[in-house]
Amino acid sequence: MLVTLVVKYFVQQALSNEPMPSGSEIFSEMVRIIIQAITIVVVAVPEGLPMAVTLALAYATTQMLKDNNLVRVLSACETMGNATTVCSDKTGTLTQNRMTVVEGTLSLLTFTNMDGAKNWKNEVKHEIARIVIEGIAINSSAFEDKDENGNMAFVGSKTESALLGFIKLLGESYSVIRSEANVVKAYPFSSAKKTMTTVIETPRGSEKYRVYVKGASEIVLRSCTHYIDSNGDSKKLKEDDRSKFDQIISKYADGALRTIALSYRDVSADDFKSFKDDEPPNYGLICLGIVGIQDPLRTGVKESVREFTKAGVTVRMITGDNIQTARAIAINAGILTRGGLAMTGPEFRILSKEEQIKALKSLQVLARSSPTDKTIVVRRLQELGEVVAVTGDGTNDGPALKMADVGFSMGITGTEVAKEASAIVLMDDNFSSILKALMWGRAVNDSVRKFLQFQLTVNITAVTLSFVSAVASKDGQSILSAVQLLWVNLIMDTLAALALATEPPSKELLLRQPTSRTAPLINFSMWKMILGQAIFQIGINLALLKYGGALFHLQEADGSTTPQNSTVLRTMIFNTFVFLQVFNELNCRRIDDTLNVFKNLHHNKIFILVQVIVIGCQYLIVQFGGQAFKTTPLTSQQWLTTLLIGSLSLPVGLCLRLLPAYLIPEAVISHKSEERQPLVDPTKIGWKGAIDHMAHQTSLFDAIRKDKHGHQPKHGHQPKKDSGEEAIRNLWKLHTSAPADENANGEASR
Ligand SMILES: Nc1ncnc2c1ncn2[C@@H]1O[C@H](COP(=O)(O)OP(=O)(O)OP(=O)(O)O)[C@@H](O)[C@H]1O
Ligand SMILES: [Ca+2]
Repeated sequence: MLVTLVVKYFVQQALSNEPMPSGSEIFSEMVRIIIQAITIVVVAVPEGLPMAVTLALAYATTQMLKDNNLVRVLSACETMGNATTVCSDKTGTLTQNRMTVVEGTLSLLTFTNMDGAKNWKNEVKHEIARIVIEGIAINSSAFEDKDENGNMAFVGSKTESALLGFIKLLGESYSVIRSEANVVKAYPFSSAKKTMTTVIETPRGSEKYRVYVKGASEIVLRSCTHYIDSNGDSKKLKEDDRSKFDQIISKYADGALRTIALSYRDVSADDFKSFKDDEPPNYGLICLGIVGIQDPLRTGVKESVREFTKAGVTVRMITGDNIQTARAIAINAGILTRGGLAMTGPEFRILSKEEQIKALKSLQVLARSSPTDKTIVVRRLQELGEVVAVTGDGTNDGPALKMADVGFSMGITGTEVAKEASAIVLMDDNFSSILKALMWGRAVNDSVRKFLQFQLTVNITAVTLSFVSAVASKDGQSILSAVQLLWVNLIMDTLAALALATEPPSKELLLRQPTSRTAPLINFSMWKMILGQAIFQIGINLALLKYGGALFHLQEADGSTTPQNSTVLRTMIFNTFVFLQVFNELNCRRIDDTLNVFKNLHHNKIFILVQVIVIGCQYLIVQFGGQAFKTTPLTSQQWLTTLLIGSLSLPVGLCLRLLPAYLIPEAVISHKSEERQPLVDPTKIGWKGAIDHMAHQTSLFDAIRKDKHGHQPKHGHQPKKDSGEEAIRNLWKLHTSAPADENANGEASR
């Protein structure tokens, strides 16, 4: 533009009949042209964008705090807006983490309430009752303490608190038992091993030491070789006894109870010496029984899961708990649906990468997962292009929370590790607050796009208009003066950012699908609005420039104008331009093609305030701007005229919204949908999932059969064998060989 204007100036001078202007005249003319060019550059550069992003984020984070979301990482809420999947742990996030023992089968005697448990204590051999109670009291790290209200409450692991509560109701004091015992070795509970082991000295016992093991029922049971029967006698654990225990576990787990197996073993001093420090001596154990612990769902979880589904976000449960327990709770929460896949961490872990990715598509529950499994799931999902939010409360969730795109931790019951690793802390521990974060995230993304749409329209219009009018006019003067352009720049950068980035979110945001990771920042309907509005605005301003004089009676009969009238016309065009922006800002409140741009306007006080300020300033500039702004006061009729022309922006916006996509060729604006393609078509998941599940089961069965008969699967027949089938074979080994090995060990130690 600079070059064009300079060339034009000299050509004009050369062609004119007047004498060449003096050097200083040329100089001041050049300065004017340069200033004009610089102003246009200032207008053209969208420097307001980073500010709009920061402002939107800052506004969102302060507002989110009111929704009990403490944002630790600012960018997290923007990321959350694109979240496509939420991986949640179960205990403490979906459930209340308020655990109570409600059922149990100890020494093969079943109880279904506390009275039943008391009866059991009275009926069973005294010695067995002692072992059970001592084991619970000693093999535990929870303790009783005063809570903030001064009431006695258990502190520490909730599972252990439930067990301590159980023996308390049986009339036992854990602290007395603990103080009398002499603990010689302790293997604390680990999320990876899912057991806890404590060894005590028993000077009066037949052997010198006793090992107590409690933990995930099927894992502890695998380490058991004996069990205590209803007479209180130790019996060898045969296959059919094992399946009896499996049935008990299944029964509790299907009722959404967490199952814990209690076991023990007496060992000699020699055996004790061979115990390693990092490997609990969990073999040859005697199973005392299984207890079922209830942990109710948090209120509102079910509704939130449903809302997430509506918003196109898949909720997956990745828990350390038993698969049946997890499945039962997932069904209650609406996470596990027909055809969805539920598998365990060990099963998942040994799959090849491709198979993991395949499984993930319909995976809804991953049970018995280790902290590493949680991270693998997150990584694989990310590899699939998903934006993953992870929620967790425990130390075992730390690595996954860190790896996630957005990590949520529980503010009240969460551990420090989880909070440190998370980007957002849920102050009220409420799963549904995550939904609010999703809503805010989407609002932030929308705000930035709204701002961008508005700003680009002004950019294109102002720059084109200045350039065309400057080149076309006799004296090389742009229709909008430099100072006017700077005011326009202020409206569109700072004030528009304030107005458009502070739009409070509405529930509607949760009714659409997430946008894909690769979606362009400016989508089809935004381009349509930007280009449409810009063409309209440029057209109307140029038309005013050309015909305005005649139209508003601002020129003489011969077509010439007085300097005063020409300033009036310029001021009117400037005013029209600003009002076009004011009304277009309303248009930009909606970046989808919905028609009502006024919806919820009254909710956004800042938007209204900004508009009032802009109109007020515009009034002052026009009426009193005078020399600086190169304006002149307008009559009320002229005001009304310019305002009406400005308001045309609204109907034009409406028409653009109604303009169907097929009328605009792909070459002009790409029609590419920005909606994320879901991993699986939800309409297909029902059948496909079920078929996959069957295929999985059959291959498992097949592998087991071959393994039992000592067959080596033929390599030529199954090219995929080494990844899939071998994995399954390994899995089988994992299930079968462990007890066999330990059997031998157990026998040896006896
Ligand atoms: N203190 C404990 N002692 C022994 N076993 C335990 C203890 N706490 C939990 N378990 C067993 O370990 C399993 C799960 O442990 P883990 O810590 O991995 O998951 P979680 O945090 O309880 O569940 P989630 O991952 O859903 O939050 C439980 O199902 C239970 O069987
Ligand atoms: Ca947890």
